[in-house]
Amino acid sequence: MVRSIQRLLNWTGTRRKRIYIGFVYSFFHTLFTALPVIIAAYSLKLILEDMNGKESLATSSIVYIAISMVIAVAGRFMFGYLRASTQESVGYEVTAEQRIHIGGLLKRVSLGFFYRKKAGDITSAVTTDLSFIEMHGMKMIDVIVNGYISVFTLVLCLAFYHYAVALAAIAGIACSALFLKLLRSKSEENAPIHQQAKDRMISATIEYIRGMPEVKAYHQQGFTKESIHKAYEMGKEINIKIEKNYMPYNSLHLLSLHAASTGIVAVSAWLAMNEIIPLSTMIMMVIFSFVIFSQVEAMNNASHVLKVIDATLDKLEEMNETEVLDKHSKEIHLEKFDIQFTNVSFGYERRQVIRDVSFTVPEHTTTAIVGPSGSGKTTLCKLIARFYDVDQGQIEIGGVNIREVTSESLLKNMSIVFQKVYLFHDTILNNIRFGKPDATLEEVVEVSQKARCHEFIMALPDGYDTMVGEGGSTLSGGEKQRLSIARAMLKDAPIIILDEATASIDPENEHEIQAAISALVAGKTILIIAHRLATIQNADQIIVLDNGGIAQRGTHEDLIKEVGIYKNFLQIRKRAEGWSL
Ligand SMILES: Nc1ncnc2c1ncn2[C@@H]1O[C@H](COP(=O)(O)OP(=O)(O)OP(=O)(O)O)[C@@H](O)[C@H]1O
Repeated sequence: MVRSIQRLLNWTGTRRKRIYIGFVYSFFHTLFTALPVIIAAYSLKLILEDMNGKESLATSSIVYIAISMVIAVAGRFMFGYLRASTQESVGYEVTAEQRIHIGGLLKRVSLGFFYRKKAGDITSAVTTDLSFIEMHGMKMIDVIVNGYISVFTLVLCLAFYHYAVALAAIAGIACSALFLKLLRSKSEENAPIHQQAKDRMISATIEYIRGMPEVKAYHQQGFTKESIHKAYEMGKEINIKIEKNYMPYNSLHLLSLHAASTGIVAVSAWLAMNEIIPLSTMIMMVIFSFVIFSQVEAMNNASHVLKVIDATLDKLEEMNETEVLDKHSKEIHLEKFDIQFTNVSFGYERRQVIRDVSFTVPEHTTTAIVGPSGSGKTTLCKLIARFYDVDQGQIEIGGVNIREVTSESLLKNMSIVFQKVYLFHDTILNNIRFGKPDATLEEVVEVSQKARCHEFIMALPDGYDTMVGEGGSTLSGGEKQRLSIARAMLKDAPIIILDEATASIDPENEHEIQAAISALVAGKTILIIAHRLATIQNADQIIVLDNGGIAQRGTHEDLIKEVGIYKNFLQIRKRAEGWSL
């Protein structure tokens, strides 16, 4: 438990000092909690003496008692408030920082991270896991550490009146500590299982929602419903099993606490009956025993929450320790934008996808990449943007190895238009502004006009302020593509990486998209995964990829003279686009 509390304290970083100050407030809070009981016991003693004719209850005593009571209650309130205001907001502050930190980290890790880790794992880390610590972390520090402080203070108070009652209290606490230890070892076993079940439920839910169009299209509701039901059912069973696991230890620890309470009542009654302590002190001791054991009970309950927090911290630590791609890179301002691949090889996990590729894209020229599906075209583009690091060889931009450049200073120079466009659940205006967050409305309208999307935007109910569904679900494929071109145009980066749409788009839409692309690429260094004949033929250089390696390279005029993949590919494209040979 000490290690878990230590971890939580470390997690609070520079705010730890506030937690320590909170402990001091907590000590005084307990003292002021005990004080009214002591005053009440003292008052009772005076009343009893007065009833026995001693005339102990003078008006001045009543006034002092009343004032002391008011001070005790006010002190309790003040220290309670000071403790809460010093400690409790720490969790929210640290969690907010952690979320921003993880968000920043996710931008800098290799894309492979997102394939290795399920979306549910990442989502739960930044949402539910951090929320769990946010909600319970500081509370647990309060309940456990401040609980110990309270219990220690109250036992001291008991010892002050009679050692035998203090010993009975200590025996009760020791017994409950033993059951607590057993409860904690159970929690230790269960925490990772609980975490996995939670991640599985989140992953299944995300998959269910994301895959909804496919589910509907293929009438496979049963298939996905089954997997989501399985995850929920498993979650339910695991939670019930965990609860059943805890039950015997929980009951034993409650029993030990109640037995100890009874023990204190018995010892203090025996002391009172033998006139070793007055009746009023006995009543005070009985009240203290309830306060002590309610604290111990809360501490025991907190201990298995602490184990879940431990597992959550493990997960967050693992995420924080993820190797970022640009750990040893520097902010470099690139001056030139020719792209040079030298003997580049790369593979996902153990499967090699790019094999010893060397070529140059001279500045201000267009290089088209063509090749069969799965030949590695997209991978090549992802390597330039450093979504992954190459395994062998190097990629240079303007003579600088991209490994030396931080992701942020590298990507500042690139606009990437993916074939599958993702739009955020935000307004059209903000989706375009994603390319340049400080762009004015005039600038956005100007690029939208060039990217041929202004007209369709104006036809929407709220124009540029129209909300886009998550992922762009409320727009057509062609509209999304043009919006992403406007976004790239607004960024105005010197390097453009473009994955030309393969989806069949109606001729009018295609014409619009081509006009938008022409406006985007003017005067830039362009690498384009090309599918259309016009794009391929107009490129300054064509790279033909096959099975991860360069099969052919040259201009269209050079390559049509050669027998090879390009000629075959061209014939297929011509047939597809209705060209005659
Ligand atoms: N994240 C990934 N993890 C593992 N393998 C991958 C991953 N992405 C792509 N691949 C594999 O790498 C190979 C090259 O994929 P890539 O997407 O680069 O091909 P492509 O030429 O762009 O294909 P297409 O024209 O169909 O888009 C394929 O065999 C693909 O299955």
